[in-house]
Amino acid sequence: MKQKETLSNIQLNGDGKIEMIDVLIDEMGDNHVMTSVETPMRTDAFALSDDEKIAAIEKHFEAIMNTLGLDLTDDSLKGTPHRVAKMYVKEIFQGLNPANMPKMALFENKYKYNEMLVEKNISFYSNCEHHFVPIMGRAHVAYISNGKVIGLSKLNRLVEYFAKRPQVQERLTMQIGKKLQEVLGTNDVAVVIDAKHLCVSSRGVKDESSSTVTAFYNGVFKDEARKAEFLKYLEFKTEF
Ligand SMILES: Nc1nc2c(ncn2[C@@H]2O[C@H](COP(=O)(O)OP(=O)(O)OP(=O)(O)O)[C@@H](O)[C@H]2O)c(=O)[nH]1
Ligand SMILES: [Zn+2]
Repeated sequence: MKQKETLSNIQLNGDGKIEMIDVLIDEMGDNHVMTSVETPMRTDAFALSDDEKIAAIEKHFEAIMNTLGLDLTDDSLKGTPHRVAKMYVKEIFQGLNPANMPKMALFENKYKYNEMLVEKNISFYSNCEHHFVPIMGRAHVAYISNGKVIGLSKLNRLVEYFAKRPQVQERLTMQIGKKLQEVLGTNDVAVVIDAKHLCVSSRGVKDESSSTVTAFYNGVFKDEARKAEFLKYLEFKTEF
């Protein structure tokens, strides 16, 4: 993208909040939201309803299939453009829409539990934004309460929400970490993700055995002892 103009400090209503962002306007006059951990989205990303998006994507996917020479009158293929469109908008990319952000149940830390809480082995599926093929992995999330505790399932739901976008693993990791900091009102958050990218294993270099590890450590988790404690918990092998 060739940048033509940058507008700073534009306010957007993201997750129900007003955010300060930068918007780049390219040579074609298209707007691109640019913040470091934000998914790059056009400012008119939600001008179309979900149903309108499904109808448009269906047409585009039909064109792809036609171009590949597939016979769209075939009984098994004819519903595919609609299936793919519905899957994109309502399932695998539904996390693009802030309206689908899960509700965060927060409670008072009345037990004064001041050690770390680790939610580990959160399995997720995402899709690589470079090839649009799956990423599958496990996220491990930890925080230390600053007065609030969060419903456990909300940690899983938050991972799922950000995973349901075209992603790179670095950004996915940071989006989860930063949102948790915001929700919990603390910097003391850690996220580790170990994931397999099908763009690396099923095509391209075709490496079946490698996986990718990314980490977000902030607040007390920058301390080596805390980090080591967190990583030690990830090694526990408990059969349930
Ligand atoms: N940093 C990062 N890279 C990723 C991620 N997912 C996929 N990639 C890489 O994105 C790169 C895209 O490289 P390109 O050379 O443009 O694409 P390509 O020709 O399909 O490359 P190959 O995958 O090597 O065949 C590849 O190296 C992918 O492995 C991710 O989450 N993070
Ligand atoms: Zn890829």
